[in-house]
Amino acid sequence: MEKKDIRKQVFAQRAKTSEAFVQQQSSLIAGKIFALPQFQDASCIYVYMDYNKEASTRPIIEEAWRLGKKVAAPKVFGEDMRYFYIHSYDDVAPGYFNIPEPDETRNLKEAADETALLLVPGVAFDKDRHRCGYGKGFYDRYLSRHTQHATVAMALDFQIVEAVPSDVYDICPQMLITPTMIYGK
Ligand SMILES: Nc1nc2c(c(=O)[nH]1)N(C=O)[C@@H](CNc1ccc(C(=O)N[C@@H](CCC(=O)O)C(=O)O)cc1)CN2
Ligand SMILES: Nc1ncnc2c1ncn2[C@@H]1O[C@H](COP(=O)(O)OP(=O)(O)OP(=O)(O)O)[C@@H](O)[C@H]1O
Repeated sequence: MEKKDIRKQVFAQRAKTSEAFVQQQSSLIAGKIFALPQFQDASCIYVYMDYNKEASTRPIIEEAWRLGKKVAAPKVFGEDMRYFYIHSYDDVAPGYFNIPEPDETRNLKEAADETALLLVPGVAFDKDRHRCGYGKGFYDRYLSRHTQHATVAMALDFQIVEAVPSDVYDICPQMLITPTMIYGK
């Protein structure tokens, strides 16, 4: 299947999925992430702010703050993403496509910490961790320039498809975590 059709299939599944199910499945993913040395040893987590029934990062963000870790979230500038530290949910406001982004009016500090664990969103993945996003290449561009991050993708089980076509510029997350499976290491 082409990426375009994979997106259609997953968006159709999302439409049938309740918010409550997404929350419950996301807490299972979070539990698996808390057990990883990549999470436990990181002093900083680069998150995404979930929207539109993506795997929710909220349990991870809250646990990271509770443990005294720094949390940084992405903001889109043209074709690029930049990360800023956030200290509470008051530090984000609807931005690009209504996705919560670090709020410019709050004077947040830009993050530059490649030792941070980076959580990768996606529309769909296959078992080899090939990723299909929204098709704008933000993560591929970002990760091609920031090569030292440990990367962990999060997805609900219906986001795992048979095969995602891979292009030369695609960068696979090192690990992919669903409520029931861990791929990669
Ligand atoms: N939560 C989250 N934040 C993220 C990403 C992401 O995938 N998830 N991104 C990862 O790159 C970047 C934003 N990338 C995006 C690129 C395109 C669209 C977009 O076109 N959205 C439309 C149409 C969706 C469709 O039908 O294809 C929409 O939401 O209406 C959204 C985000 C940065 N932040
Ligand atoms: N390292 C890079 N440098 C420049 N352009 C890139 C790079 N990586 C990807 N792109 C561009 O980004 C576009 C997005 O490709 P693709 O369809 O694989 O996106 P995606 O991974 O599904 O989306 P996203 O990363 O936004 O979630 C491609 O057309 C490609 O030209």
